[in-house]
Amino acid sequence: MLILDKNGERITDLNITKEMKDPKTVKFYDETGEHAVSESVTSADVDEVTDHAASEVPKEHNRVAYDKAIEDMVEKIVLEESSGRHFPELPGLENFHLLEQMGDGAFSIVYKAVNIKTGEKVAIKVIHKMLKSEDGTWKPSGVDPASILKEVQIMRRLKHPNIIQLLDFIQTEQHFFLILELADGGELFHQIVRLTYFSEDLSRHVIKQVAEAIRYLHEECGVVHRDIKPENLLFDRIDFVKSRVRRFRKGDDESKEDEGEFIPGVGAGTIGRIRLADFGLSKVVWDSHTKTPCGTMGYTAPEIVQDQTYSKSVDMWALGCVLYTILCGFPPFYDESIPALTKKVSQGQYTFLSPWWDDISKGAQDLISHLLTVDPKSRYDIHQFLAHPWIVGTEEPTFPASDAPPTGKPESAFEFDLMTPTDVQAATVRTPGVTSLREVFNISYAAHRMEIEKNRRKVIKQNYANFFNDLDDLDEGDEEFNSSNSTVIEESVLSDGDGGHRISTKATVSPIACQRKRRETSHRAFDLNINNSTLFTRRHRNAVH
Ligand SMILES: Nc1ncnc2c1ncn2[C@@H]1O[C@H](COP(=O)(O)OP(=O)(O)OP(=O)(O)O)[C@@H](O)[C@H]1O
Repeated sequence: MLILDKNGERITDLNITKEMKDPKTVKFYDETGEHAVSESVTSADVDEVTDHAASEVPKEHNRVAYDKAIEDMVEKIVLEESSGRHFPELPGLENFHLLEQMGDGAFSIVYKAVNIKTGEKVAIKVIHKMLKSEDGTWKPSGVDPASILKEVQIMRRLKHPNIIQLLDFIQTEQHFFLILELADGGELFHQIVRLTYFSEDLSRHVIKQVAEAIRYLHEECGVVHRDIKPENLLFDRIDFVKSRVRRFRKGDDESKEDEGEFIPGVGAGTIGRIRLADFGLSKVVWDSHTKTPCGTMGYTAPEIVQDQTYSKSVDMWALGCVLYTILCGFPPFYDESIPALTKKVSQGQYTFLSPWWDDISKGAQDLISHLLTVDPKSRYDIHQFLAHPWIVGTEEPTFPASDAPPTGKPESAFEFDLMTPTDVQAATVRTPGVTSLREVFNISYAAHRMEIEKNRRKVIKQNYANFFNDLDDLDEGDEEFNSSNSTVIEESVLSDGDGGHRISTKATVSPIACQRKRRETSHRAFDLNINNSTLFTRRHRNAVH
């Protein structure tokens, strides 16, 4: 049997990849190059091939057969996946067939698509340069081309298994197209909502991969991501394996979805490989070739060098927020009022709330406390994080950060009825509804970055009063923190008219943040509605002892 790649070259044992074993990616032919003979390839097949002279089969012939096979495959994918829906045919995307809309941002739509030349499935982020107004004329969409080109420039230098890779970039008169590797599972965010929380094994599996991506960015590329949150964590789907023994935590409800059996190195709950996406807010903090801080050639002030540490520490703080959230199902900082939420974030006011944290190990809680520590200088860096016993999986004792809240009490029995009204209220207030979980991350992120920036500027201002103005010029990536552009947070308290406790809050955010704001929220007030506190209500209804 002959196994050929798309160029008609023989595949040898050395270059067989997992993708090649997938019959959807590569087809295998008999010696004539005309008939597909095998659905998958094994080393035995390759051994058989080794003696075969590739020259026996004319290359051109193979190419034609290959193209025909790709055509058939694309046709099949399109039939199966686009289910009769038709998406616009966009000039510039002639090589792709759009299959499904996967997500959208303020100025962009992300589609799942198939490359009609190779049969490869990809994600395409379509960014509109122009938008059609009501009178039918085309107007600039408001997207800042420089910020798109910056995102592309950063993504081009990245190649890591836990980071979505940019495969191509196409620019036309009307659009920018980012052709990206596809993460077929979608956002981790939806899995938190579906499963309520993740087991410690699954949480470790997820967070370790996010941390590997951050280590690569911080240590090898000099890049800080600055927008790490569950909706920017995508994953490759794996098969679900039902749990042999269901384990419930205190506070669980019987309808809690089964996460399934955890398979070490593979995952659980359909969550396999994690991929970090969306580099729209990322920034290069040092040049990976010259190893010098960016934009600061000639300046050696320690404060400037420290700036890198501060920027990196923002990613570490976000890592802590994600770990907290996936372990218990609600975010560490939450309040219905944005100013109150901002205050909690800046003062690092969070708790390991009982009963939800009672069954979560002390190691996990200690690790989180080293990430959600207020002082960025004492916050764990990525190496400390990856070496922590909870991550490595050793039995070594762990200790909390100096400003850590008390850990959850493992010995406390879960008796919801015995909770005082204050306990219940505290729990309710910490469990945002599904839609607002996204907003809570966005707002607390903005609040944290502002706090870090404020402190950083304070230090610099003290030491270098004159130098400060020059610094503003150098800080081209930090537009959202310049005072004229800084985040304005205003709040209006509304009654929902039916006695419900509802607070609508309008958050006016900086141009960059605005640009990143999702379409669904850009035209309406920011709603945090405790009546939708799904996690709380679900757990309250049916506690399992
Ligand atoms: N490579 C991909 N594979 C699968 N889905 C993707 C991929 N890239 C993006 N998506 C989906 O599209 C959504 C929006 O993508 P992305 O965050 O890159 O766009 P954005 O315009 O920057 O959005 P935002 O305004 O939220 O920052 C993601 O949250 C995800 O659901």
